Formats: sequence, structure tokens, C-alpha cells
Amino acid sequence: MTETRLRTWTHGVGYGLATLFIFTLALQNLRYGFYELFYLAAGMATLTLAGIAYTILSRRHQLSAPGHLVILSGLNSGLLAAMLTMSSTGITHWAMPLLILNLLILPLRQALALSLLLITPMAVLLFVKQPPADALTAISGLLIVLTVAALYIWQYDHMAQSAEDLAITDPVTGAHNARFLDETLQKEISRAIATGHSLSVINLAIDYADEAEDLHGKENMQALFYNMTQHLFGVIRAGDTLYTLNDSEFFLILPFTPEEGVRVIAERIRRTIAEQHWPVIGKATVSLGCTTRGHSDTRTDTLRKRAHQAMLEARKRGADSAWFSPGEMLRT
Ligand SMILES: Nc1nc2c(ncn2[C@@H]2O[C@H](COP(=O)(O)OP(=O)(O)OP(=O)(O)O)[C@@H](O)[C@H]2O)c(=O)[nH]1
Repeated sequence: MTETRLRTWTHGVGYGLATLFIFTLALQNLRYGFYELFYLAAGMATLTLAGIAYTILSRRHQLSAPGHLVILSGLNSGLLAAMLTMSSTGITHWAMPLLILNLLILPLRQALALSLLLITPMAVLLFVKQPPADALTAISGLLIVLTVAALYIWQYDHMAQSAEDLAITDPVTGAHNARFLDETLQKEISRAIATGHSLSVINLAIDYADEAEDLHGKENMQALFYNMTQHLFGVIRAGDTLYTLNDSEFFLILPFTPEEGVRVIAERIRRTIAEQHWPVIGKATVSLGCTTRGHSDTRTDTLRKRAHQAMLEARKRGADSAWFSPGEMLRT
């Protein structure tokens, strides 16, 4: 299930349960003749129903649907206004489903801010109108619900982020992995088409990697790969992204970089790697294949293939060189 779908379901179910709870409150108050509270609950139930309708209507944009903040602000301020005007402190517990709904539907910071905006004036009102011990009990109950739910959501967000990072990160180098490359490259191609800016890529391979592995062992080669990743992170600029393809190849996506730019950065990478003294291995060089997106390049595989062929071409001309496709040599 996609995240958008999951959110549509949880938001819909959240609003649905809140509607049920508030509707029951409305009926109860109608039965006992508390008409003011009945109208309040009916108004709130209408808003939660509007929440369900909005969730369904904006189901394709659930990750950033701004209408939820408007609906929840209406619900929170409605309850607060009712407490102030009806001088009724017996409806404090009505805030419980609202706090949960805030945290379930809004981003954590927004949800906390809105919930505190509800609880703070409520606390003042309760301390003015009730014996301190009763007010303290009611407010601490709300604060405990808010804290526990917020901690749970924070922990979930944190774990989801870690899982996502793990899924797109190479365990040896810490750079992005090949799986994430196609996704990002396709986005960059679409962005370049929409905005008309240039986009270049580099396929970079360590020269004589197999021979070096036979000589120094897999562990030392992995250390070299890791050190080279750190070096590349230091050379490229913010906005460029780095990927590890296998044990001896890297890929770079360089947005806003024209042909002349990719030549400059490829040469800089080649030179700085060749000049560096690498632990255990000593000297290491790389072959770089570069290319810039042309008008007909709308898919990732054409760019990747051209960069790979350019890298093979550079390698054919001897190690420690770069080649710009469709055939212009940068340096051998
Ligand atoms: N994507 C990318 N392009 C680079 C990088 N370094 C250089 N370039 C490209 O090469 C061009 C010339 O770079 P430099 O020789 O460093 O000159 P510069 O005027 O200091 O470059 P900028 O201020 O970064 O534009 C830049 O305009 C970029 O197109 C880099 O780290 N990443």
C-alpha cells in the first residue's frame, strides 16, 4: 500500500471514529435536554464529516493536504469557544479525541502547536473555575494523552525514516544505492525538461579494481571504496548526488550542469583521485564517462547507457582518463 493510500485510510477512519464519538455525545445531550451541548456536538460532528469528505476528495494529495489544518483548527477553536461562552467545564474530556485527531492527521509540529493552543487556555479556565486539584487532574490527563501519542508518533516517524534511509543507502559506502539512482534520475530528467536547465551525469569506475582486489583483498578494497566515497562527497557541490553501483563503480547526477561544467568536474575528480595517497592501496585512478542530457533523452536508461559506454571508452584509452559522450575526449 502506498503512503498516500495509507494516510487516506487512517485519516478517514480517524475522522469516522471521531464523528461516531461526537455524534453519541450529541444524542446523549439531546436526550437529557442539554440543547446548547447538543448544538455544539452537532456542529463538531458536521466538521468531522467534512473531514471525511475532504479526505476522500483530496485522496491523491493526502501527504500535503492543507484543508486538514483548517478543519482541525475549526474543531479545536469551536470546543474552546464553547467552553468559554457556555461556562461549562464538564466538557473537558471532549478534547481527548481532538488531541488524538490532531496528532493522527497533522504533521507532528503542527499537531502539537494546535493541541497546546487548545490546552493552554483550557487550563487557565479550569484553574479559575474549579478547585485546583480537579483542574490539575483534568489537565494532567490531557497532557498525558498528548505526550504519549506525540512520543509514539515521533518514534514511528523516526523508525520509518531510518527504514527508508536503509533502503536507499549502500551499507559499505554510505552513498545512495543503485535502486535509488533510477528514481532520482527520472525525477531530475523530468525537472530538466520542465525547467529547461541542463543535466549531466558521470559514470566513474576504479581502474584495475579486480587486480587490486586480488593483491590487497576484499576488505581493503571496500575501505578504498568507502574512502573514495568520502573524497567524492568533498569534491561535488550541494545538489549533486552520488550512487554506488557495485564494488568498483560510482554514478553522479549533476543537475544544472552543462557540457562544459561536467568536463570541469570530471577532470577535477580524475585529478584529485590520482593525486591522493590511499591507505594500504597507495595510488588509485579512475575512468570517467560523462554525458549531458539532450532533447531526446527522456528516459534514465539512455543516459545511463551513454555514460557507461563513455566510461568504457575512457578505459579503452588507458586508465586515469575521462571521456565525454558522444565522443569528445576530455583527457587521456
Ligand atoms: N554539478 C557540479 N558542477 C560543477 C562542480 N564544480 C564545477 N562545476 C561546473 O563547472 C563550472 C565551472 O566551475 P569552476 O571552475 O569551479 O568555476 P566556478 O565559477 O567557481 O564555479 P561555480 O561558482 O560553482 O559555478 C561550474 O559552473 C559548473 O557548471 C561541482 O562540484 N558540481
